[in-house]
Amino acid sequence: MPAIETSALTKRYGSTTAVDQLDLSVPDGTVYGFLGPNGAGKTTTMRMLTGLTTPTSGSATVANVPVTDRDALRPHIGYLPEEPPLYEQATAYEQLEYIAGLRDLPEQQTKERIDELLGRLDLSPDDAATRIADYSKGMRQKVAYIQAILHDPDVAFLDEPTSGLDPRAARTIRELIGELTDQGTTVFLSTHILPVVEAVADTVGILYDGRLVAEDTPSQLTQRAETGETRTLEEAFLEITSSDPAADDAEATHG
Ligand SMILES: Nc1ncnc2c1ncn2[C@@H]1O[C@H](COP(=O)(O)OP(=O)(O)OP(=O)(O)O)[C@@H](O)[C@H]1O
Repeated sequence: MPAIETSALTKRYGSTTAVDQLDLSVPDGTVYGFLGPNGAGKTTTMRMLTGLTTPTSGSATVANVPVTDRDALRPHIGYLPEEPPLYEQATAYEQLEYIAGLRDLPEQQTKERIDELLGRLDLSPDDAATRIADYSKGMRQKVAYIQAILHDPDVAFLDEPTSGLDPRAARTIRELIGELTDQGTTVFLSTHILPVVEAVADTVGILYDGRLVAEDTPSQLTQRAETGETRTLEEAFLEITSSDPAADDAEATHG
């Protein structure tokens, strides 16, 4: 069974169709790079797949659990949203211990994992003992990332995981994503930073106006079908999202 499977997944807000009949099938242990212009429906898709918002129609399973069954879904998934919820008054360590407690993680093992991840992301013991209110944007992002993957989820949903991070930390996150998939975790990654996608994604899907308009491996997407020439993922993205694909279809049909 795929780690993520959706069938005609749709979300409407009034007259806006944020996600339109989305069909996805993401194999276990792979990285799916989920791209699209601002307002394309990426966050809405991730909110449906993490049980935070209910689909208007269609269906989806994550780790074989229907996304409408939020309680059953929770232990299987980790979510790093665009604006991660952190307790300003807690220290980073308290925040992570609190999240571990909510998830019933074994104490000693979790402590070791928190220490290891803080170290990997260059947060010193002094930093870990500092209140989050006094953290920089990048330091918050690091804690939010650790919080999302601390329980070794089957599927990790990462929205702009390298946002605000310095180059060293961004590289560590890319390495950590590789390690997650080595352990069998599936990563659903949404970002506008295309080199990150090129470096880590097995498959790239491009959402445009709520619809999936392209899906392929990064190397296929960057290959021009007609000439065999290579283009960057940025060029491919800009070409694919430069006009209304429905209009292109109509043009192709009507000559
Ligand atoms: N709670 C909501 N109420 C009404 N409309 C919404 C709501 N959430 C999202 N939308 C609309 O749905 C569409 C998709 O938004 P979404 O946030 O999913 O896009 P996105 O691809 O994540 O964009 P970005 O790259 O800017 O984060 C937009 O037209 C947005 O205005």
